[in-house]
Amino acid sequence: MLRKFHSLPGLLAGVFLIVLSVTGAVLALAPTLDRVSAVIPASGEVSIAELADRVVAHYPGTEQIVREPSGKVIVYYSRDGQAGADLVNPVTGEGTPYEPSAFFGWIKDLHRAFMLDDAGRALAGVLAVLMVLLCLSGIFLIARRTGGWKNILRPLSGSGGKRIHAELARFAVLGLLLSALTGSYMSAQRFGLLAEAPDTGPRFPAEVSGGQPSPVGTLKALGNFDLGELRELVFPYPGDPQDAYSLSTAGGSGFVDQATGELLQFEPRSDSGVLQDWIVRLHTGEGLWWLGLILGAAALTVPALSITGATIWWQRRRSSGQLPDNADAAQADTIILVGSEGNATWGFARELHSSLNKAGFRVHCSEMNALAKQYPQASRLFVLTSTYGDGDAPASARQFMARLKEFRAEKNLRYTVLGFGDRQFPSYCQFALEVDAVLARKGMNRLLAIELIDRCSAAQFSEWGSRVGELIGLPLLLNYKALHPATVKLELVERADYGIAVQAPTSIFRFKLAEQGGWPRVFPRRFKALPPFEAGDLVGVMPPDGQAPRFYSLASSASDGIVEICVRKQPGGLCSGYLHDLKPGACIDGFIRPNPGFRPATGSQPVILIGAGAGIGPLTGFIRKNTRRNPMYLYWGGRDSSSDFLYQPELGRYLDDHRLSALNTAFSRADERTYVQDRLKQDELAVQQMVSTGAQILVCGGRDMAAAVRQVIGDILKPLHIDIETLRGQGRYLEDVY
Ligand SMILES: Cc1cc2nc3c(=O)[nH]c(=O)nc-3n(C[C@H](O)[C@H](O)[C@H](O)COP(=O)(O)O)c2cc1C
Repeated sequence: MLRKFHSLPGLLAGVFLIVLSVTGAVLALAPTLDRVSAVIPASGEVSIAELADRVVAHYPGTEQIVREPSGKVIVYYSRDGQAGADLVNPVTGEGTPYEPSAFFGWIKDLHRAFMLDDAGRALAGVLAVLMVLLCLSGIFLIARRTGGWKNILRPLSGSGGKRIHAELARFAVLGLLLSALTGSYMSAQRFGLLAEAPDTGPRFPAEVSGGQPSPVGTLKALGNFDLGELRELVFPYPGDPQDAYSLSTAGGSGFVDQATGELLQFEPRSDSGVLQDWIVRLHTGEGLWWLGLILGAAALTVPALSITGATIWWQRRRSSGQLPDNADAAQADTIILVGSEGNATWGFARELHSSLNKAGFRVHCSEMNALAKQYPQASRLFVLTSTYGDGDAPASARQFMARLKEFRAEKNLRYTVLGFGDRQFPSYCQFALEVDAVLARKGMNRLLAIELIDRCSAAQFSEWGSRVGELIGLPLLLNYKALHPATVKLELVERADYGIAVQAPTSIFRFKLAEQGGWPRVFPRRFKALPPFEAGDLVGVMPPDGQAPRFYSLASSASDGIVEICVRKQPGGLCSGYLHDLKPGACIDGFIRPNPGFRPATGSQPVILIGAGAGIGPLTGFIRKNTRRNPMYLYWGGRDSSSDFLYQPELGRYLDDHRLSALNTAFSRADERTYVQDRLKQDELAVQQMVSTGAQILVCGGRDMAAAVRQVIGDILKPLHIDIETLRGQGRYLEDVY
């Protein structure tokens, strides 16, 4: 909901917001340019009387002197019956012709009203309010993403457009909020929704001395005010002894007797007037050039925020498949909730949704994170979810358990859970099992007992559909067709083999894109064979027998020009065996699957990389990319340094050039027999110190190693009163476990 609340106004207003922000950024430069060109005497150096004296000496026909918030002094005068305006040097009284910038004037019109008068002004006002909503919902989204308000400045995880969007938003949000709030206020005043400060000022004095006018430089009241306080000084009508000087200063306004120099009827500025002045200054940066620059920099992020925001929205819409005829949650009689990380489960959900729709049900389908507080019309709830990590919730279901606390199930709502997983994982469909149990504990009744689908089996899914069909009283034919992303041919160019002597055959495979035939060859740019990828993303490898793809973590990124993976040959492993039999020149079919949840954070906080065996692949990829030399520490465990010390020469080079700050290895078949968790224990104090300064921990490797590391890190963190779950919530404990 919060996300929708954030993305809808953004999408609607994107283009106008870009115009508003770019023009705002240009206007924000004006106070600085004015400040640079203005001559500003030190406080106490020139009084208003002295200024007026100098100005009158050069401009005998002076009618008005105005001091702008930037410090610029302008004199309005008449000479030989002609009106003129000059910019004045307050120290000498000399002036140069004053011509307001036509360019800034044009930009101001565009900014205030899109060149459309009142309709444009109203639109600008609405946009300012939308911007306030975007900023507020954005702040909440960032807090949610970083694991709470107190972590809001912590490094962000993730990559690509999402990361850029969140980082830029965090940098700019306060500036944007200030501009939007003050802009909304000014607009509301303009359209009479808020009262404007009355612009009356004091009445003209009932009595003036009417004596012989004294030279302006000798008038006592004007001598008492510093030039810095001046807003405007209007001269008396020449030859009229009953007229007086009208003076407006930062503190108020009044009149000055032109003969006695006495201050008459002075009224301090009202509170509403002071507030209005501040609103204008905070919006424009007038008189606060440094604020203008901050607001301008914040405004410049809006085009990038709009583009990345639209891209995120589009990707989310595409990945959740935007189901046609998706009923409203409040009207639906059937609800399908989907937990998915890699989108495979969405394919099954779509098939179920379309079959039930065809059968005449009103079906609402959404991600599990979007669980509503209640479904008033629904009598069936289907939960389809995969399991990720080591028995964990997939991305689109991570907030499900928390949201479930607020969920009120109607009495007649019956549910069934369908788990998607892979039997090779010991925590097979663990998350689905947990969801099933927790729904039962909430007192809900099952429509059908939980069932588990192994490796996206279409046959199992179809059988489950028949059973559901029997229960709801109509034949439900679920015909799921797997949609694998288009694969490309990857040619093995190099392999380095390790670990054979210690019964842990592990190889580093480097592939390049094989020569493409057909259209890709003619239009290589249009047919970009592989999407951009980073170390830590996954490459899906199609085994030769047409079975479901197997996924391996990438050790390289697209800019390396190769697809590099590190694979241990599993006893009886179909795909790992296939890869280990490959010789240079052989080709495989593969595709990239992004894995943005496993990336080192940007920023200068330390990164602790922990892995064992082939898990070193993506960790080495992260170090290879650490060209900014942020502190990175690697703890890695193998069997024997003489046989399976993967990436040894490369890691040595990274130590020398400081991409890697320290390397701690542990070998389980060496004389000392140590494991990576032992090394962590030995470095307890250093780990505590790094975590307390904001370090992020990334673990990659087998489940047993990851469990042992979790145990040890949990113990190490106890004195800091931080647990792993808290770090996870902050994106500071990431695992890629297989
Ligand atoms: C990194 C990774 C971790 C996984 N962990 C588990 C697991 O712990 N238990 C399980 O049953 N399946 C696990 N799986 C298998 C997925 O649940 C399975 O492939 C599922 O069909 C993915 O569906 P999705 O693409 O909708 O997320 C894992 C898959 C990957 C790539």
